[in-house]
Formats: sequence, structure tokens, C-alpha cells
Amino acid sequence: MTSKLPWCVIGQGALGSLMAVHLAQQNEQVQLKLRRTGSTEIRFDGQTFRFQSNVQLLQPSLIFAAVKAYQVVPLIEELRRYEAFAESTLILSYNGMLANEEEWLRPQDWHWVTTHGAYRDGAEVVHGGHGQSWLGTMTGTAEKPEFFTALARALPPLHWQADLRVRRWQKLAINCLINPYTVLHRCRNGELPQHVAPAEWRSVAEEIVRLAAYQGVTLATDDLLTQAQQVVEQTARNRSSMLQDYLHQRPMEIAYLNGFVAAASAAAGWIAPTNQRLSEQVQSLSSMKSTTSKPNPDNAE
Ligand SMILES: NC(=O)C1=CN([C@@H]2O[C@H](COP(=O)(O)OP(=O)(O)OC[C@H]3O[C@@H](n4cnc5c(N)ncnc54)[C@H](OP(=O)(O)O)[C@@H]3O)[C@@H](O)[C@H]2O)C=CC1
Ligand SMILES: CC(C)(CO)C(=O)C(=O)O
Repeated sequence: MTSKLPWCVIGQGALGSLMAVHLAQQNEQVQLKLRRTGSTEIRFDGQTFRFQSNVQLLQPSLIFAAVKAYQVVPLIEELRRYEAFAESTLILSYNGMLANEEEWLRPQDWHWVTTHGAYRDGAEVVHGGHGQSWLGTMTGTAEKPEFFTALARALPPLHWQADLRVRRWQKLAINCLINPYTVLHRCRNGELPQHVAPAEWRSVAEEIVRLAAYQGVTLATDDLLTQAQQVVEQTARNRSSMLQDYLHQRPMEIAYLNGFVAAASAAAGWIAPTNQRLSEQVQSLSSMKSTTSKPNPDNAE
């Protein structure tokens, strides 16, 4: 059975393209919403997929938006301008958190948290790491939606988790514990233990646990450290997404990771010094980089 509404995948990014081709393989009706009319062919696994594309949301749809954290607000501002948005379902996926998510996201909007890894290589999308995903909301009140089956068939395994808050905080913690250090030390994930003192790592996690508790989510520092350590081992050869963004001179998501922890802690009335420092160090690297020569991705070890 295919879904009643057509799918509208936002952009031709790595995860969006991966989802688009997998939904198409399941005979789902898939369109892309691009910034401009243009190439709508995506190659995957030796096959070429052709998609109808628009620059607007023309009809009520199941919107799948895997975008960078800094693209969420502009995307929502844009979607709100389309009449069809009110009748559409929005499934979002991005690393980190926004300070004022409730202002931008509707209570019924879905989050898709994933450990799949993908990247674009020209017209090709490469499924670099097979992982798993979770679907739910930040209110935890919704029933499992009808489109769950289509999404689960397209890119399994997909777990239903009505309340996705803990999962999102855990993912935030893992990214805060790994990503900035890979940029500061220009290293692969597996090399982090050589560079990061255990007490410092613990301090990053403790600051996150304190903030999460303030926001009503219970986490345990030791669990976060164990999970991050496992991810470091499982993804030892990876360059984190933040390191790749840095090396390719793309904006980084630091403001939505350690920067979010620092700013939200300050708003709550205390400082989170380790996350604050990491955020400042990464941000200063990115501003230095724009005034010096471009880093060469091939030279990074
Ligand atoms: N790739 C991966 O393996 C993983 C990624 N993540 C996280 O998931 C999120 C998405 O990652 P990824 O797929 O790599 O990101 P990409 O940058 O590859 O993809 C985002 C896509 O969305 C497009 N886009 C954003 N806003 C709009 C808009 N308003 N209209 C049309 N297109 C739009 C972008 O277009 P444009 O390029 O023109 O801006 C781009 O094509 C990030 O937060 C990332 O950290 C998490 C786990 C794994
Ligand atoms: C889990 C991890 C750290 C894998 O590299 C990741 O999500 C990222 O790079 O953003």
C-alpha cells in the first residue's frame, strides 16, 4: 500500500536523497522541493531515479526535511507561506537543537533521528553507513502515524518512540562530545581518546545532563559517556559531519550543539563553561578560516 499523500522531500542533500530513492523503490509518489528548477536525477546503487521537482509546496504532502540545523527556521518560514502546508505532515531531521523550537515547530511535527550515514558524490547518493532510525514527537502524545509503515519499509529499521525527547538529547550529547573535538584536532572519530582528557569529556556531558534535567528530561552522565565511546569505536574511521563541513568551508552546526547547550544554560541562569569554550573555539576557527587559505580535505588525517 502506498501513502495517501505524496511525499515531498526537501532538497537534494545526503539524507533527503537517500530517503527519496528508497521511497521511490517502494513505489511511493515522491517529489523534490528544490531551491531552483534543475537536475532531478539521483543515482543510487547503479540505478538512476528521476523525480518531479518544484520550488514550492504545491499540494498537501508528507514533507521529509533532513536539513542542517541552521536551515530549519528559514525552511519553516518558507513553508508557512504555502497554503498546502496547513494540510501537510512535516517530518524533520537535523543534528542539535534550536533554542526556541516550540516557536517554530507545531506540536504535531515529527522528528526522525537516525544513525544512518550518507553523502552525495555528484549526482550519486552513497549510503555510507547502515544504521537505524526512530520516529516520534517532542510531546509524546501522538499515535503511531499511517505513514510510519512506508517510512519503515523505505529505510529500515525504523523504531516507533512516541516521546522522542530522550533520544534527541542523547543524540545531541553524542554530537557535542565528538564533533567539536574532531574539528579542533582535525582527527577522525577513532582518534579522539588520544586528544580529549576524560575529565573534560565528563564535564561536557555533565553540563548537558544539568540542562536536560531543567527541561524535564532525565539523562545520566555515565550513560552518555558510554554511548559516545561506543559511537567513537563504531565510527572510528569516520570524519564527523562537522569536520567535513569545516574542511569543505561549509557552515558548521556548532551553534546548535555545544553553542545551544551554552546559550540555553545561560538562559536558565548558569554557565556551562566547557560547552561554551568548545563553541567559541570552533566558531573562532571558522572565522579564521574565512580570512586564511582554504583547508585541504585531502590533507586531513
Ligand atoms: N549525512 C549524514 O550522514 C547525517 C546527517 N545528519 C544530520 O542531518 C541533517 C541533514 O544532513 P545532510 O543530509 O547531510 O545535509 P545536506 O546539507 O546534505 O542536505 C540538506 C539539503 O536540504 C536543502 N534545503 C535546506 N533548506 C531548503 C529549502 N528551504 N528549500 C529547498 N532545499 C532546502 C539543502 O539545499 P542547499 O544545499 O541549497 O542548502 C540541501 O540540499 C544535518 O543536521 C546533519 O547533521 C545526521 C546523521 C547523519
Ligand atoms: C555520530 C557522528 C559523530 C558520526 O560521525 C555524527 O553524527 C556526525 O558526524 O555528525
